[in-house]
Amino acid sequence: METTKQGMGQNLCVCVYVCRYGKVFKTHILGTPIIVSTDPAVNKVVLQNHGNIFIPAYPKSIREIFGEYSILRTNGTLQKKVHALIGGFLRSPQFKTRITKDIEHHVKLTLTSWKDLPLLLIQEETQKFTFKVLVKALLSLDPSDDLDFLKREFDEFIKGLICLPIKLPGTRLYKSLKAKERIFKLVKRIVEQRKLGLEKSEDQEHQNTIPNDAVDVLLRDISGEQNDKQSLSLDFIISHIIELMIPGEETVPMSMTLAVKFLSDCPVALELLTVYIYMYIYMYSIFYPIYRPPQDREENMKLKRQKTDSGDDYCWTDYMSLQFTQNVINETLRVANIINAVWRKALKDVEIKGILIPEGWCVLTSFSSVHMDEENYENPYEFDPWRWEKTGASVKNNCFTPFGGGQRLCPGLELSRLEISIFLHHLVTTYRWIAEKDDIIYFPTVKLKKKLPIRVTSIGNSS
Ligand code: HEM
Repeated sequence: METTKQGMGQNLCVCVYVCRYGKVFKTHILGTPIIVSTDPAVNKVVLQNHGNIFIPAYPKSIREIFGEYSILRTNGTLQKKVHALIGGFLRSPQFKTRITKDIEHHVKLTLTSWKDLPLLLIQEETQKFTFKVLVKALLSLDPSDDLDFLKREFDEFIKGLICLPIKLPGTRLYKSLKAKERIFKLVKRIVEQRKLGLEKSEDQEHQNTIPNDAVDVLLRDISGEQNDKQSLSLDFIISHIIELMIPGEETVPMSMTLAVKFLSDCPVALELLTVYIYMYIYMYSIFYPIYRPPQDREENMKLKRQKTDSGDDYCWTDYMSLQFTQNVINETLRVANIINAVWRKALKDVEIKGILIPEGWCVLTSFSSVHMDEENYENPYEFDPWRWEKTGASVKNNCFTPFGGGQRLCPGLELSRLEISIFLHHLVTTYRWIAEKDDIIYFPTVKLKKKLPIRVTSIGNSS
């Protein structure tokens, strides 16, 4: 019997170690009957039947914080509608073109600020700039006192997401809910101003232009669909914007941090992302066409050289075309399992592959067990970006679900991948680094014990 190395726990820090000898098994956590599924086929049915047979289930502290209006508690047609609105916006090429500039700006500023630092903590550094990108995408908030205030309050708010559900002054949950009230006021002010602006706008063409941010997308829905019964209220929009910050805030910087860690621990992969270009240029000039190493190996330096020589700006498709970098991102998401499992509750009895899931039972669809199963991946604990050269990654692959699946497939999927690609490209083409030894903690959320301290040295041709 082998167990996965990653704890997958919930409800008051109880860790469940998922045994590989049972693909689906029943257990109880603090009295809650739970079916743990490590079977990709069962997971797929559970994810795809969300809303009809299964609804998301969350511990009490998360439910308290989300309150009555919540994207995570929203089900049925309203969830579908909001998911489609936000997902469609975040996936649109127009949005990606615009946000690429913002991401580049923040990444370059951050990298420049590292130049004279003796030591820096990757986890903290990435968290700072990804939050700025996120609030820009959601409510067009640029660096300002409001942004600083929002960041401070948000940090307090998020601390209470997984905690003891005790709401007394001084407790973590209480402080978190108070912080949420202050965030609500700030976001309300911004949303109301924007609504006024939209109403005053005499430019009827406005409705046909591309929305600037998520607030714009949701406000247009109000003004465009007055008679729609599913029309969104202002309070819903404000809460929704706050809740959109939650899934994006930790996941993206943690993926970046872990990519840096895995690359530091796997120098060959790092070399292939970058320095082969020097060898390539040298060999190319002497032996071409006898020697020609694979194009993808030198991709980041090559792209940077192309851009420097032509003077052209990067566009989002440039970053997404970095194939080896995409493989590094896939492998990071597979090994790291930032969201290691999702929870669903059965609305009625349902049988999947001969297994009865009784009404009211929770199902824990374990992504990390699927990602770490040697039936699905050879040497699953090894960081091996090359494995993706053979298989490729697609949302249709049941054995690779870092962004979930079905009706609740992460709408931030493409934005996240783009942001990580931009960060990795500029990092590996600007600096070499040495990372201190650090350990990954998997519970209750994925983190680095020491926040991954690194020392950087400039490659010499940084932009
Ligand atoms: C590497 C980064 C990310 C990972 C690994 C990730 C993972 C996930 C997963 C697994 C789910 C499904 C949850 C479920 O089925 O209950 C999800 C949902 C969601 N994610 Fe992400 N996410 C990431 C980044 C983002 C970003 C940047 C945003 C926002 C801009 C975002 C917004 C959302 C939202 C709104 C949902 C809920 C969708 C719904 O229930 O309709 N995520 N994410």
